[in-house]
Amino acid sequence: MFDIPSLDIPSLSSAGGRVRLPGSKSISNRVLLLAALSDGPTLVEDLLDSDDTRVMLAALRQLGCAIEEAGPASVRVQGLGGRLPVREAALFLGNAGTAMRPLTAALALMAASQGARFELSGVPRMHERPIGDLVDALRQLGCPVQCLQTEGYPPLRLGDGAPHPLHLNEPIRVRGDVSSQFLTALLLALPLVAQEHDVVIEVVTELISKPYIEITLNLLQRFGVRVRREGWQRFTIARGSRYASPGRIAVEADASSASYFIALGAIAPATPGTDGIVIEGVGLDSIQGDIRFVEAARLMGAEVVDEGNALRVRRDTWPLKAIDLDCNHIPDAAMTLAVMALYANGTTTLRNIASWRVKETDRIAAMAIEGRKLGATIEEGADYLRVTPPTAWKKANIHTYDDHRVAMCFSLAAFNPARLPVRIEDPKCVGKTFPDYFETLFSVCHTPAERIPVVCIDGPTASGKGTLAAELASRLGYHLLDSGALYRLVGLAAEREGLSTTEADLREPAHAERLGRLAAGLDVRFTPGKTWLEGEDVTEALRTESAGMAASRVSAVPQVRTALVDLQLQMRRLPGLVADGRDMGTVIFPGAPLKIYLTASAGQRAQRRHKQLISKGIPAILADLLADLEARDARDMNRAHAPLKPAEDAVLLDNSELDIEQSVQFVLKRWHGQQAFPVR
Ligand SMILES: Nc1ncnc2c1ncn2[C@@H]1O[C@H](COP(=O)(O)OP(=O)(O)O)[C@@H](O)[C@H]1O
Ligand SMILES: Nc1ccn([C@@H]2O[C@H](COP(=O)(O)OP(=O)(O)O)[C@@H](O)[C@H]2O)c(=O)n1
Repeated sequence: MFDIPSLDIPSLSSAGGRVRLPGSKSISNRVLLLAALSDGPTLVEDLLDSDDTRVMLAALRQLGCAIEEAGPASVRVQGLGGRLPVREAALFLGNAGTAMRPLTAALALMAASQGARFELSGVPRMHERPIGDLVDALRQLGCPVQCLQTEGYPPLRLGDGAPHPLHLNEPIRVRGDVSSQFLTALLLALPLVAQEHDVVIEVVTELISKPYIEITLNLLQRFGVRVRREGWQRFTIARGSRYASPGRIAVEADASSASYFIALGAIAPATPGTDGIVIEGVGLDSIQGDIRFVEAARLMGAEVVDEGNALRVRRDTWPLKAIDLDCNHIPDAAMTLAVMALYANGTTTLRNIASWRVKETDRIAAMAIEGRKLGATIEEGADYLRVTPPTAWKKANIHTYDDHRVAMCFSLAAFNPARLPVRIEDPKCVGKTFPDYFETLFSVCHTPAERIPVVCIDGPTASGKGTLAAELASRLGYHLLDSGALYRLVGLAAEREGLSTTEADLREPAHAERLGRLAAGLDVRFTPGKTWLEGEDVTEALRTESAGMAASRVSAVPQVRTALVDLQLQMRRLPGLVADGRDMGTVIFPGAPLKIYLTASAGQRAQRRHKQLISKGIPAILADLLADLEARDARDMNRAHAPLKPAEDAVLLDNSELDIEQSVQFVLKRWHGQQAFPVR
């Protein structure tokens, strides 16, 4: 996940390959609650790991439900059988509507029937999301429900610690036109109390988002409860209903998340050698309503083929066709159409989307404001959005309103024909449903190397390059190339093979060739914070001074340097790279948009290295370090091949008097100044 203030996505040119998507949010949270309410244990597989599911898991545990990890995306839930072991709790539910609504209904009913008291709260935005209709329905039933701040909104107090009789004889009336989650909440909760009578729910207004109700009914059936449905107006839960665990249940991949990759396949030309985008884990027979996004994408010109629990998407009609569509049946995925509309041949109108206004943010307003920043003409109505593509695209900072879908939608603007990068603010908001969204996107997107930014940090030993480069990479969300590690690896591999690395031997042409071959065939792997040589963790061995000295000697051998060029070039991957070394700016990435030449006085550098080694428990003598360091400087600067020197366009930074944070800020300021994104 990109836990950084903003992520710059370079202009993208093509896409192709396979993606596996996280489990559906709607299914995940419903299944967790049903498993917790059931008799017996349930193994839940392919569960989505996201903010919303974490909130639900935490709440269920707090309510006394035992839940244990059972694999990478699996949990085993010990069902409570509808009985409450914890009678009083304050639950914080973040911004998770899929936890707030069903827990409100289930806990209100259980609190009233078993005599308990709960408080449910969330982030400030959650306290602005209406829940009044559900509260009214629960009060009709005889549940004590108190709105603690504003009538009709969370935070809520459910129950008062005493049992209350429930009025289950009369049909329960609920509105269907604000959020279908109210009806879902009642459908999930009422089987707990439908013991002596059939319980009837009547929907008094037109029901929106019907497909989500179908998911609910489908899952209720998996947990042993049948609901009789008359049209979309009347739902009857049979007397004596009881939740029973299905034993094991697998969550489908999220169809709303799939919409971004369907749109990607429709917008991006297929990368040569690929046949479009394949989305695994969801097919056209999905129980999720958002699968009908496929129909809309086809209308706009996408080619989508069902490959049995997978979808293959290719770009077909181009530019895409503008459409005029009632989107009531795909409320979440329809946002993705607004971004596809930026690539259409005319004006697209998305209708019947009033529910967007009460989601994580006012999504109609958000899509209009952010789309306009890109140069599109957008008309916003109470329940519609009309999008005309930009005639001249603009470089934009996309504000994301703590809304995962806004972030994911606008990432697709990186295919703009003007080849402008797109800045996504607060990219970690995708954590709500798809924590690895950007990583997944980058894994199937391609762009010419020169469009992927590289920040080069070159300079002499112990100037702080490694420290600065690692910090920059983490703050920009970029990959990190520690090129010195490659020379250290060659030195270490040579030592292990019994190959001499003395300067005299290295001057022998045949010996130099052997070392070049060794470098070309290095069996090396990098994992976060670790380096592996032939399957062995050599992270510590590489950082010793003797490895550094050997690296310094082998790095003067032209055959070794040539052998390592491709490996270094391959590290230039989306969304960007910070490269640390001696010749990053001069030889390996001469076209890099920012090159820093980092120096500090020899005395300062020797002291830093001394401190660094001592702190790691490695004995070191300052005078020896100074002598070694000067010898390495001399060798690096005077070798014939790729000597250490500042690139002509490098920015010189002497950090003798700066601390680490000051050096980082210096480079970030320079970098952001160069990007010229509009200031918000
Ligand atoms: N600006 C700085 N001020 C003080 N110490 C620094 C600074 N930059 C780095 N250091 C420290 O100096 C030591 C050497 O830094 P390192 O990044 O390993 O250098 P290099 O990669 O250039 O050899 C580390 O212990 C690091 O914490
Ligand atoms: N791009 C690079 C990186 C390192 N090197 C060499 O490899 C040695 C080890 O690199 P390093 O960056 O790990 O070393 P330190 O600067 O951390 O001491 C350096 O002394 C350089 O001689 C190089 O020649 N070219």
